[in-house]
Amino acid sequence: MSTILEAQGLNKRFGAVVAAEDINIRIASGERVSLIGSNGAGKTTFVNMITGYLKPDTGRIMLAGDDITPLAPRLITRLGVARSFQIPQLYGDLSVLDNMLVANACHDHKLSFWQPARRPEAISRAETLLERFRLDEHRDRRVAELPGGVRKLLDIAMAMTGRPKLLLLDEPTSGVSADEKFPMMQTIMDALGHEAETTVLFVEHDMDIVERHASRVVAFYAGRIIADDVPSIALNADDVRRYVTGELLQE
Ligand SMILES: Nc1ncnc2c1ncn2[C@@H]1O[C@H](COP(=O)(O)OP(=O)(O)OP(=O)(O)O)[C@@H](O)[C@H]1O
Repeated sequence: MSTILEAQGLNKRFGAVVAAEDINIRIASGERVSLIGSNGAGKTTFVNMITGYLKPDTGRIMLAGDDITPLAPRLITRLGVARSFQIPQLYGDLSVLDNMLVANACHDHKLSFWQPARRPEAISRAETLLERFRLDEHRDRRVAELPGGVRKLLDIAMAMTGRPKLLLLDEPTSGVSADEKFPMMQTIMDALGHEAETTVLFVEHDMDIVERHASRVVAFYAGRIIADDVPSIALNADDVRRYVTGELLQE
C-alpha cells in the first residue's frame, strides 16, 4: 500500500505546554486509524497540524509524497484533506441537499453565476452520499430542524463530496446518546467503506468503538505517541492501560 500521510519529527509547544513531541508516523492509503488519548494528550494538535490550522515548531508533514507543512489550510483541503468538526459547521437555513451542493461547489471552486451549484452531476453525487449516510429521508429538510446526530452525519457526508484522500474525524459520535452512538458509527463506517480511496483518521474516546472500527490505533500522552499498533495490541499496552484507559494505576 502506498503512503498517504507521513509526519516526520513534529514538535509543537504552547509556552511551557508540550502539545507534540517528536511525532513520527506513516499511514498507508486505506487505513482506518483511531487517535486515542486522555484530554490534553495532543490528538487535536496533531489533527490541526495536518490540516494546516496549526504549524509545527519543527518537523514536516508529507501528503502523498508532497511537503504540505508550509501550506495554508485551504490549499491543504484542495490537495485532498477533509475534516469534520465536533460541532458541525452547517448552513442552518438551507436544506440538507443544498448544504451538500454548497460543500461540493466550494470544493470544486465552481460556485458562480455560470456554474450554479445545482448541476446534475453534483446533485447525483450528493444524492449517492445522502443515501450511503442514511440521510436521504432528510434531503429536503432545513438543517436547523434536524437532531444533532443527523447534523453530524451530514457534516461528514459534506466532507466526502470532494472524494478526499484523507478524512479526519474529530470525535464523530461525541454528544450523541449512548443508544445512538454505535449505530451511528456503523453508518459512518459503512458509508466510508464505499470510498476505498479515502484514508480515515478518527479521534475517539470510546474504546469499544475503537476496537470495532479501527485497523490501527495511535495512542497519545503528553504530546508523545505511546503506542502505535493494531487495536488488540495497542489497547493492551501497559502505557495505554495506564495513561489512556486508566486500567492501571499511574506511577
Ligand atoms: N491554541 C492553544 N493554546 C495554548 N495551549 C493549547 C492550544 N491548543 C492546545 N493547547 C494545549 O496543548 C495540549 C494538547 O491539547 P490537544 O487539544 O491537542 O489535546 P487533545 O488530546 O485533543 O485533548 P481533548 O481530548 O481534550 O480534545 C493541552 O495541554 C492543551 O491545553
